Amino acid sequence: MLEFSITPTHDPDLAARLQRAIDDKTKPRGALGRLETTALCMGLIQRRLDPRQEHPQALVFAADHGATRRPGISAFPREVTWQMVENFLAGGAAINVFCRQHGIPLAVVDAGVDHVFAPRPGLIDAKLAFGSNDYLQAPALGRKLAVRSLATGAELVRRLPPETDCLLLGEMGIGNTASATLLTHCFTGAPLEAITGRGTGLDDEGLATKRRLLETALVRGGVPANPIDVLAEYGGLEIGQIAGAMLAAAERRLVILVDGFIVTAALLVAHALEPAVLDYCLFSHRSQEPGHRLQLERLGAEALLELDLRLGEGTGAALAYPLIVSAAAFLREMASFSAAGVASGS
Ligand SMILES: Cc1cc2ncn([C@H]3O[C@H](COP(=O)(O)O)[C@@H](O)[C@H]3O)c2cc1C
Ligand SMILES: O=C(O)c1cccnc1
Repeated sequence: MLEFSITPTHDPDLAARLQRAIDDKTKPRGALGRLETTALCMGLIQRRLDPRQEHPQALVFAADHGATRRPGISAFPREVTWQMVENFLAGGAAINVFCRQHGIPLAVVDAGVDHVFAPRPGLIDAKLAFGSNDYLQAPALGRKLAVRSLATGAELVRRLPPETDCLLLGEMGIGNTASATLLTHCFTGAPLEAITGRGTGLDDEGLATKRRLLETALVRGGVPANPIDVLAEYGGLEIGQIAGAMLAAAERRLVILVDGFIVTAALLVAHALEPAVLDYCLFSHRSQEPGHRLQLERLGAEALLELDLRLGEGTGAALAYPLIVSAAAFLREMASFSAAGVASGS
């Protein structure tokens, strides 16, 4: 069931042709900076010299976390997860604003919120449970649910319209920076000290408590060797579904626009299962969560933006979206030196 056929985008001949096309545009070599590497990456993903970026889809996966039943994991109560889902559906959250601004269709996925929602347009019911278990007491998902979360996220992406060319991924789940911290520890070996952050805004004492709780969780669950077991111990249903969505997106050769700390934690799961998924990822921004820098370093990734965001929802991805549209557009539309009759430099 969990089989993904992801082809690495590695193609030295196409890469050389793309680089020549980029260098032949009427500008000094390299002058469009990171837009140039972004365009090259998009050309390799789409296997063409004139990449297009026209049909994005944003998916915000929401779920609750068992550990938020106890105090100390987040500055906000778990009810905020379902209340924010209602806010998304009413169009009032930051992600709604930025998606509207850039014409990005948005759907909200109930991956496992502890609430019963009335069915509505824009809400995808992929609920696998009413939240995860408390990883301080038991595996958060268990192996069966972990596998199901991956498969469910993948299935959602397989059903997207055929013209879809870019997937923007976001999340909502009170307590999910804690879960993402445990996953990041397991996949990178980084000490909790370096990667535990304030999430929605814990103060110094709150941060120390969160770190202590996560240390206790690690004493119980250890560091499993297998990526699915890591997800099973410490993951969330939204994180598992995002990881599955990424794997299916790479299989479909979509551009994956990665958001902040939690979405990158999901990528660590996907990457441990299928390293080639990374070829399909563009990194929108670097979040203020301290662990995000380390995640990006470990993946060898450079983010397009640094805006001190610490929100999630996919907001960084939506903000970076126009940049990747520009990257594809300059490669497609700019004149070459010879066509424009402009003298090229030495
Ligand atoms: C009103 C509100 C809106 C949000 N939108 C995203 N998050 C973000 O904060 C949560 C993670 O932080 P922590 O692990 O500290 O709970 C996630 O739901 C994330 O998407 C929000 C948080 C709040 C409070
Ligand atoms: O980096 C993120 O995505 C993030 C940080 C804090 C809270 N929610 C999300």
